[in-house]
Amino acid sequence: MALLQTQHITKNYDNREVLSDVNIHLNQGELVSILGISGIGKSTLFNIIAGLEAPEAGQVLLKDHEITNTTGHISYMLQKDLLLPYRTIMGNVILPALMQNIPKKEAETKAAPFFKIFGLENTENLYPQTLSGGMRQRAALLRTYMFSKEVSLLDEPFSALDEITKRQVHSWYLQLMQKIDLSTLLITHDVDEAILLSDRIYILSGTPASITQEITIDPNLKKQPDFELSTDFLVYKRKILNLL
Ligand SMILES: Nc1ncnc2c1ncn2[C@@H]1O[C@H](COP(=O)(O)OP(=O)(O)OP(=O)(O)O)[C@@H](O)[C@H]1O
Repeated sequence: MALLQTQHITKNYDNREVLSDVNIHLNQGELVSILGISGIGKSTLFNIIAGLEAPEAGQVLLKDHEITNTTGHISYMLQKDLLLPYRTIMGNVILPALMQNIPKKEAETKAAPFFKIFGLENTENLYPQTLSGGMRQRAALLRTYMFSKEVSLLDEPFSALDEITKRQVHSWYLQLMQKIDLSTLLITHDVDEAILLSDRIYILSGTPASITQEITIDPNLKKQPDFELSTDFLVYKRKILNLL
């Protein structure tokens, strides 16, 4: 059973079909990327999965239960989801819990053990501006994770980071996923990032857009230390660039 799946999702804007019969799935512990050119409908698909927008047709299922048009099941982080500067890191991380009417003390107790796991120990009482970009990103990811631990939808989460920090956050995120059995759907424009991070990649293309290709990245190749510099990596990259 897939953890999350969309079945035959169709979406129109102003009588124009933007998404047509989109079927994707995410298994427990997987990281799956959605790659597509700008304006193809990636964010629209995420908004539908998160229950923020209604599809014309189709269903979203979480562990075989229909969650179409309902919010609160899946955590969703947008690129512009910045930490609030006037709240401490703990204050930011527990925000989703407070919005779900969980008492502050209880939310803090629930969040506390995850600070170490997310590499944020001793930052609880600090303010975001005193942290590095990579640490702020990890805090935003922890806040997203605290909202719902089942599935994280991440819309270009790493694009604002400089190249070196991005690489560090990538390898940290892959280790984190294994440690806490995280399942992630990722939107990215960055083909290299998709190949490095993903178990599978869906290509969203066409007018209206649908899933035109699914690419599985060989897990054994991914584990190799110089995968990013290898011929195997370039073969994936060439294939994907030809499909976009
Ligand atoms: N609320 C809306 N009303 C009308 N059209 C919309 C609305 N939201 C998105 N669109 C249109 O739907 C299409 C898909 O937009 P969407 O934002 O999902 O694409 P995207 O792949 O996420 O783009 P980007 O990579 O640039 O963020 C675009 O043509 C966009 O203009």
